Amino acid sequence: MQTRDQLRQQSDQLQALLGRCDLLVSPDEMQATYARLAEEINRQLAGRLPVVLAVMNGGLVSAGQIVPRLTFPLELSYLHATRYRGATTGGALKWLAQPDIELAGREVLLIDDILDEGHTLAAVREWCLDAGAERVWIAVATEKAHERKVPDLAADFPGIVVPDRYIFGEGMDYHGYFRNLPGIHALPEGE
Ligand SMILES: O=P(O)(O)OC[C@H]1O[C@H](OP(=O)(O)OP(=O)(O)O)[C@H](O)[C@@H]1O
Ligand SMILES: Nc1nc2[nH]cnc2c(=O)[nH]1
Repeated sequence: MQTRDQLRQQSDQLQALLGRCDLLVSPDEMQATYARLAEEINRQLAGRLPVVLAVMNGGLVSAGQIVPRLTFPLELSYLHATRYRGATTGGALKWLAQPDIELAGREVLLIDDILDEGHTLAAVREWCLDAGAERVWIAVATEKAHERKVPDLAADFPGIVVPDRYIFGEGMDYHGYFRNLPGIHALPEGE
């Protein structure tokens, strides 16, 4: 257990680190991105009574920004799945919480913070289809610019393109912290 002094020191160190980080996307640009995504989703999914699922943890913030801008009836819940990143387990999903809504016959909209290599969303989409979902749509707040994406996975509602760096803010973490930051940040290059 960390003492109160250790927690304060850690908080100060994180604050100092943040002062040296690069702001890649401003809070205003992110708000504009959420508004654009919601507009596109409203146009496409109105009248289909979709099940909207936030992909925890990161998707919590993007879903919290997008869902209140949706103007049609929908059901809202979440799932919590993360990728085993060890070499032996490949892209398999580790489930921490499965959706509590029956997906059979439903259109499902997954909302996440980032499409990086796409393994997480590809596996979650597969799981939803196996559970009987009629169709799975994907909305992401950000998408990383690189050529390492899994084949056959593209966001139906793509967010803002970010450079191929480790980023945080808007739901994304740096060692568990900074998910609450508005805007997209990155460590100084080379750190
Ligand atoms: O496209 P990929 O390369 O699969 O990476 C993207 C995924 O990684 C992060 O989740 P993570 O499993 O790290 O958990 P978190 O949401 O709790 O941060 C993020 O929220 C995406 O779900
Ligand atoms: N926080 C964070 N999580 C990720 N998951 C996949 N890519 C990233 C990234 O750049 N930052």
